[in-house]
Amino acid sequence: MASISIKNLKKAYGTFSVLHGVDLDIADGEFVVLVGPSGCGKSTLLRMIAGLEGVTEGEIQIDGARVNDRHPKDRDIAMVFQSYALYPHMTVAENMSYSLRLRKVAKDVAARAVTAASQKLGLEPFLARRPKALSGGQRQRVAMGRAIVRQPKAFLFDEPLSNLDARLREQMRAEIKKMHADLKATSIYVTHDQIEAMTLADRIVAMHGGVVQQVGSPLDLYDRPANLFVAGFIGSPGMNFLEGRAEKDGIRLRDESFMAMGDVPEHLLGQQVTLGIRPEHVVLDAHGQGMPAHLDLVEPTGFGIILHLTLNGLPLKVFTLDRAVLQAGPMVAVTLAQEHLHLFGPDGSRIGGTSDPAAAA
Ligand SMILES: Nc1ncnc2c1ncn2[C@@H]1O[C@H](COP(=O)(O)OP(=O)(O)OP(=O)(O)O)[C@@H](O)[C@H]1O
Repeated sequence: MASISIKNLKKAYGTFSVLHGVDLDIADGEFVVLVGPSGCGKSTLLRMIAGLEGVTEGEIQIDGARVNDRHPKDRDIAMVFQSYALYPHMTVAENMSYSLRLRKVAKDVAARAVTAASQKLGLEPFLARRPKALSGGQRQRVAMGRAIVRQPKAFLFDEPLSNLDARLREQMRAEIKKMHADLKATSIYVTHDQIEAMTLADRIVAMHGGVVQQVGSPLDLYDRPANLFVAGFIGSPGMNFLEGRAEKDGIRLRDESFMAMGDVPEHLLGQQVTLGIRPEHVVLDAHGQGMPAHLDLVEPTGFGIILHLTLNGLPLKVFTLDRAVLQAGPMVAVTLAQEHLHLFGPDGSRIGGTSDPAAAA
C-alpha cells in the first residue's frame, strides 16, 4: 500500500481551468472521499492520479516518487468505475485473473488470488458465468474483485455504486467498508452521495469549482463546516441559512427580528453575516414558548418528519422524530438551539466555533 501526495495540482483544458491548485496528502491505508457538485473536478482529480489525464501544473507523488509522467499501468493503481468495465466475453474468473495473466503470474498463484477475492466478495457461485448473466450488484463485486486480486498500491473508485438501486447501494457500501477494514488499502473514492461520503470516509475532501473547500473527518465537516458551501452541501435535509447584520450580542435578521447568540466578534459589527442551523437543531416547543412559525408542509419519511416552516417571513426546515407534530395546527413555536448556531462572515467563511467555545475566541 502507499501514500499519495498531491501538490499544487492544476488542470486546464485549453483556456478552461478545471482544478485551480489542489494540495492533498493521503496517508498509507487511508480512505479518502472526494465530494462535490457535478462539474467540480473530482473525477478529473481521480483520473489524474490514475494517469488517465495529464497534469497541467503541479505534482503527484506515490510513496514519495513523482509519477506525473508515469504510464497508468506503471502506477500500480486499480480503478473501479460505475460502468464496471468488465470484458463481456470472459467469465467472472477470467475477468478477475486477467491482469495477473497479463503480468505472467503463475497460474496456480492467480487461481489462489481469485479464490481468495471471490470468497471475500461472495462470488464463488458465479465464477463460471459471463457478466451478462449477473445482476448489477454482482457485476460491481466482480469489478472490485478484479481490483483486489492485483494487490495494487491504491484503489481509486469513481462513483462505483451510482448505477445500483438504493437497497443494493446500502449493501455494497457496507461491503466496501468491510473490505477496507480488511485490506487497509489506500483508497480514494469519488461520489455525489453524501451518505456514502459520511459513512465510508476516514477523511472527506469537499470540492467546489475546482478548489478544495475543506478536508476533515466526516463529523468535522458536519459539525464545523468551514464555509457556507460545505455547510449547505453536507447534511440532508440541508442546513437552514438566515441572513442578517451583526450586532453586539447577536444578529439582526432581514425582517428586523433579533437572534441572540452571545458575543459577536468586534470586527463583524455592522457586517452582513449568515446564521446557519441544522434542521434537527430547531426545537419545536409543545408549550408554545419560542418564536411563532407557520407550518407550510409536512414530509413524513418514516424514520422522522421534515417540516417546512415560515418564520418571520423566512423559510425554515425542521427535522424531528416526534410524531406528535403530525397533529399540529398551522402555527407552531420554535427555538433555535443557541449552542448549535453556525455563523458565517461576509465572505462565507466560518466565524469561530459553536460546539468548541475555545475556537470562537
Ligand atoms: N476532456 C475535457 N475537455 C474539456 N473539459 C472537460 C474535459 N473533461 C472534463 N471537463 C470539464 O471539467 C469539469 C470537471 O469535470 P469532472 O468530470 O472532473 O467533474 P465531476 O466533479 O467529476 O462531475 P460529475 O460528478 O458530474 O462527474 C467540467 O466542467 C467538465 O465539463
